[in-house]
Amino acid sequence: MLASSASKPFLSTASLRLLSLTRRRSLTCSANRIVTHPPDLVRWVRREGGSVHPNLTISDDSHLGLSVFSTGEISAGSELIDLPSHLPLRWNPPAGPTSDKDDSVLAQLAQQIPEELWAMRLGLRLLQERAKDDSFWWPYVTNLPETFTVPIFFSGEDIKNLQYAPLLHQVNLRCRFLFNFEKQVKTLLNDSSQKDHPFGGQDVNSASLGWAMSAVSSRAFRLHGKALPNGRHEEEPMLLPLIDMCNHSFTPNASIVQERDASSPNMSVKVVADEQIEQNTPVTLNYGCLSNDLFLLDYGFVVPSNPYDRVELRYDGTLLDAASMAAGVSSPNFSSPATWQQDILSKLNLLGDNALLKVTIGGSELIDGRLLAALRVLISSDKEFVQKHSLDTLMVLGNGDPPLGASVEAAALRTVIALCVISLEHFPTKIMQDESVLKADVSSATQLAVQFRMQKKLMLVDVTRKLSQRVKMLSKEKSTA
Ligand SMILES: C[S@@+](CC[C@H](N)C(=O)[O-])C[C@H]1O[C@@H](n2cnc3c(N)ncnc32)[C@H](O)[C@@H]1O
Repeated sequence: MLASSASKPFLSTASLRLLSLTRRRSLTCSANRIVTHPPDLVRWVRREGGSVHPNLTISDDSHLGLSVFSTGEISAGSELIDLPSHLPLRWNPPAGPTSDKDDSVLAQLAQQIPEELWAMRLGLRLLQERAKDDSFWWPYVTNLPETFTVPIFFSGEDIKNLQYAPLLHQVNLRCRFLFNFEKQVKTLLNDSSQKDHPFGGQDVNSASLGWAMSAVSSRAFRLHGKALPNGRHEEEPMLLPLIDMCNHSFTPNASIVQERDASSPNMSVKVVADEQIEQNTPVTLNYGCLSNDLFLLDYGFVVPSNPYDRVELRYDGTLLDAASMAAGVSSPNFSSPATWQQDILSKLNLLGDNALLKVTIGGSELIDGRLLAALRVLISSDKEFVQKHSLDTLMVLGNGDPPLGASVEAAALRTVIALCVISLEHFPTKIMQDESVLKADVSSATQLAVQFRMQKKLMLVDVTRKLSQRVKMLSKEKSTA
């Protein structure tokens, strides 16, 4: 029985008081968009000096929302959309017709936003444009979705339905930030005169702030910003009208090309076809090699069989002892490593005051390099032999001979397989139960939450299968040696 708190692979959810913005949706209305009229958006881009390929249109792509589609064949290398520098919506617009007179209140608000919630900063600019009747970006703003499927808007029950503590934790952090930020915004706005009010006197609350943050996290692209003295560029998030109607694919048919950095008045942002695009095909971009945690948190969707999905675990000697015992590894000593093993654990940053204990299973590498190295080192008792290997070698699960020999490798992999089994058991429901929920008539938020947890479990099953194959190969090699 592996149910003691020390053997729980994820952070406990029991102490989390679940927060959600679900009751605060004052901004939502029954229509999906504020006003949907994509042709206006295309006309606006052309009128402002941009270009849109004549064989492109925007239409509904069922569950993906709106999408850019080809109405005829488009050859590889063609420019599909070209935005001049004044069309992207940015925190710091270049001086010109779209720059604002005085944004000091907005700047003060932005200072309260932690770096990792950069989407909220640009979200403030978006809210500002949304509040103006005469916004330059009105054709863009009116075509934005009115609601988002990110989990901060899930009900408490659907947040629980995610069944995965690291994501619950992130959702909670975001909700808590939004509730606190609402208070800070209100205090600052109460103290500013009507003429300095950045939102034209309109009320701003956690739901409208959440709308703006989600609009940005699900649509902004991080492009080259200002050039830095070291020759690199700052990353600058920008909302790219029309370009942000392209949906995501890991095998996209187009990509974004930025000509000149964002400080140049001649910057332009283009979408270029990477291959020939047939008629009636969606134009897709790769949003990034992201886990489903980030896809759901920032974009409100889950990618089935996502090759970049991972499960987060806490590196914990007691958990590893339990896993290796379950895997039949003899005399595991993960919780009481020898001094030379402790030295290596410190170098892997898995031991010590500032140790980083978060490790992952999944992704293309299957096992987090630091976890794999720790397992190999702790299972081996041959100090001299281990010390002949560099950490880099110990961290890689290659296809060649395992660095510390077949039996250490098999024991390490069997321990990871047991970790996968423990993690699977830690989910309150089984894959089959999730499948039957998905077949029932449930809300789209429940669907998303259940898809998310089911994909995590399927990923663990897949890693287990791949590692079991490796263990089989290792025992075949041992028996023929
Ligand atoms: C940049 S916008 C793309 C345009 C969007 N479909 C619309 O209606 O405005 C990103 C959003 O599109 C949807 N989306 C994009 N790619 C998707 C995919 N591969 N699967 C599911 N939803 C996707 C998600 O709602 C995501 O937040």
